[in-house]
Amino acid sequence: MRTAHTVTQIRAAEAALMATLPEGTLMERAATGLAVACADYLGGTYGAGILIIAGSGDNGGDALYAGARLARRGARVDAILLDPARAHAGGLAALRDAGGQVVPEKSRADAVARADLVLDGIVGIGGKPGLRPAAAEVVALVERHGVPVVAVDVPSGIDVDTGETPEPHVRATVTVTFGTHKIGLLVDPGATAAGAVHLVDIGLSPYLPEPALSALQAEDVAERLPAPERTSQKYSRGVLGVMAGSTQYTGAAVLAVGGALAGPAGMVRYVGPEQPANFVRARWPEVVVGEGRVQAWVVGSGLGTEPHRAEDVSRVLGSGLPVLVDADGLRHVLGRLEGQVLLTPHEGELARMLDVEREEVATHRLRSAREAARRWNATVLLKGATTLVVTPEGEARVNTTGTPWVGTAGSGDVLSGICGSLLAAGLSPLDAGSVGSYLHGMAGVLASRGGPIAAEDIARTVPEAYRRIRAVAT
Ligand SMILES: NC(=O)C1=CN([C@@H]2O[C@H](COP(=O)(O)OP(=O)(O)OC[C@H]3O[C@@H](n4cnc5c(N)ncnc54)[C@H](O)[C@@H]3O)[C@@H](O)[C@H]2O)[C@@H](O)CC1
Ligand SMILES: [K+]
Repeated sequence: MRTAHTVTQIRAAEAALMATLPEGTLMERAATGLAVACADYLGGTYGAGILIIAGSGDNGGDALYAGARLARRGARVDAILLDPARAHAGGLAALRDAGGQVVPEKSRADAVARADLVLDGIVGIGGKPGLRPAAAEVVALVERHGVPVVAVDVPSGIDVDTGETPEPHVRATVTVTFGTHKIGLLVDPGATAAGAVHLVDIGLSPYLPEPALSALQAEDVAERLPAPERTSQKYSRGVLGVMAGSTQYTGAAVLAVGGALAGPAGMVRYVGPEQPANFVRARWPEVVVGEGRVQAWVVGSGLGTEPHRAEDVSRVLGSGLPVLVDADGLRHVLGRLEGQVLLTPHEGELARMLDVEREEVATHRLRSAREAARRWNATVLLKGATTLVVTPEGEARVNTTGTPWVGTAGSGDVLSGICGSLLAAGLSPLDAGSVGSYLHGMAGVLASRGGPIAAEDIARTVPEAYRRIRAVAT
């Protein structure tokens, strides 16, 4: 499991760990890991031009100490000190001893122009979101010259505890983070600003409490993936009811059922109007059309807005069975819900539910998902490049698999089917949502291999993703 903690949790753990160690040990560990990661990125240090942007806190200290190591290994290291009088004294002395240079204010533009790599040591977990003008100016120069950036601990300027990114902020190629992941490195838009995240172990783990956010890894997914036993049959593996599609939107029915068939449940029933039912029958002969016993429901994709569909949604929600509500179905989710319910909105749908602008949800993803989970007393899966799954009790997971090619029409319909199948097979809404989005993202990557895909390709590739993940566990 990849886990992330809040700044308060990290500060407390660091204090406890530091009390057991000689002064400076943690910063030394951090700087060593950082220097190694930079050398890896550059493919060698000899002759490389490295520019440090150092703020006045320990984040700048990490960058300066790492710079000293890189200078000793043959790199040309320059440092821009944003507040020279308050720069980290130990780090600065080490850099100077190793032959590093402080860049005079008038030469900043030249220093940026000749850098192969920038180390962002402006602020770490002690920073406020956004950048002060002097920092923002240097960051703008770096962007103008297109120099790759390694962020120290976090990309400076992001909100570390939420992943929100009030401008300006650093956009990194790699973020080298210490001790544990920060929430803002896993949740968008912060996750996008962080680039590839590399975690350096500084010995913090034994002191860390329960994480504030986690991301399932292949082995965690493998543990949760249902698989039939020798004595299983279709009913014991779970039967999923899919209520999706309408005369207007027939494709949603076909795709949601396609996703459902790719999951672990033993059988799928389709309930809906004649026209989409005929398409479903023709495309998926294994599906039983019509009401009958099920263990879970998926309701919503392509239902349309006709008033009688509201009754369908409330009937399913009143069944006492686990229910996934998607897309148009979300319009009919009114009061507080009971039982095992998974709501799967995208940003626009969640904005409508919360009666706010879409932009508000896009910039405050975690907060919006938490708010909805509390308000409707249901687990909320907020779709996006980093999909979030949040329970009403506040447990939060983020999915990190996928490719931008997955953002294609009908992709959400397939996701609803996959997650519904996992619900029918007995997973909780939290597991069904997080395992389902992992599978969906991984299937998208496998199907795409860097090229465009259609939603059906995702459904078709889920069994391959399933096999590969199960192979991890054996
Ligand atoms: N505490 C520890 O045990 C360890 C801390 N480490 C490093 O220390 C960092 C935390 O250091 P600090 O607590 O000194 O804080 P930071 O270095 O993160 O930032 C605080 C400094 O930045 C300035 N600042 C705040 N917001 C700003 C903004 N928006 N724009 C420009 N400047 C701003 C403040 O005036 C203050 O001087 C971590 O992120 C990590 O890099 C590591 O060395 C590992 C060990
Ligand atoms: K930083």
